[in-house]
Amino acid sequence: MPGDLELVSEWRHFGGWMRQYAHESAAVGGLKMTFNVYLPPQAETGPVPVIYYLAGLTCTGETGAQKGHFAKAAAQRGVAIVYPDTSPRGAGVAGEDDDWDFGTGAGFYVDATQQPWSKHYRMYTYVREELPALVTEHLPIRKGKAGIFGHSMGGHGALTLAMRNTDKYASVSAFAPICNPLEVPWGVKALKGYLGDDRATRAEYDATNLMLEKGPFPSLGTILVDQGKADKFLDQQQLTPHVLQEACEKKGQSMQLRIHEGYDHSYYFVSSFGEEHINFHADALATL
Ligand SMILES: N[C@@H](CCC(=O)N[C@@H](CSC=O)C(=O)NCC(=O)O)C(=O)O
Repeated sequence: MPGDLELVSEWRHFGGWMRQYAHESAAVGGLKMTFNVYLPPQAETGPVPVIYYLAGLTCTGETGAQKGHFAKAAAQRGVAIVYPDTSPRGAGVAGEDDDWDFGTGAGFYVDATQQPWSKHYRMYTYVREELPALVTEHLPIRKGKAGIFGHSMGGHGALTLAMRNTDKYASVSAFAPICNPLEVPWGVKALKGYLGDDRATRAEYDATNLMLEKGPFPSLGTILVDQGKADKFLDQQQLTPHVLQEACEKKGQSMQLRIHEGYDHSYYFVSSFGEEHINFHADALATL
């Protein structure tokens, strides 16, 4: 049975509501979690389809809600957007606030297996199970398959959650995702820290590996990825979208990789293509 939601704040937005809720989370070991949700005007007359947006390193549930500019399209299409946090907060793990790319704000959407992270750093289960159960129980959000998208670390989360749970997600897209965390500096640090040295365990959270080992995933349709060409993290080999594209080609998975001249990694990039991502998911959810 899902727990209760505490309304923290609400703002009228494009005829609907942006709300922020807090709740006690069993998934992350009893800590308080906060998320944002956009409910379009159509939610006043009945349950609407939902898209989950996973944010990147250093972000919270507020980041995509405030800077993604997704709500206008969501209101037009009658879809809700749920914005989870990017990690547990206040877990009390020694060193969790030392680095911006590991620990607080950097949960990587995995269920940690390593001490001292494994009690609280369980964002995979939080996003996959607990949060959907809560929002469909308490809010006018349709049960059944959802869409999922994200940015950078959140793009990695969206891709891996969708590929591992095709019964739960109908569509997936990403902005500048970390496509091959097994092999890139951010991913090596985080996955080894949370999951240890066993490569097979870490590989379960690697989109490129999942595509090669378990793909294709025809029920997901086309995987949409937008990437800015002037993104400094692309140059630093943190994102490697072409590696995922090659894996998709090898396995016969439809993927649309769009490289955008001049765009960087920021929310100026994300928000420039946000409407297209909302329409992409709304189209998929409308067929269910
Ligand atoms: N502090 C870092 C930069 C952190 C950063 O750019 N975070 C991105 C996500 S990166 C991958 O997950 C982000 O979305 N930031 C929030 C924002 O509002 O832009 C550094 O020193 O480079």
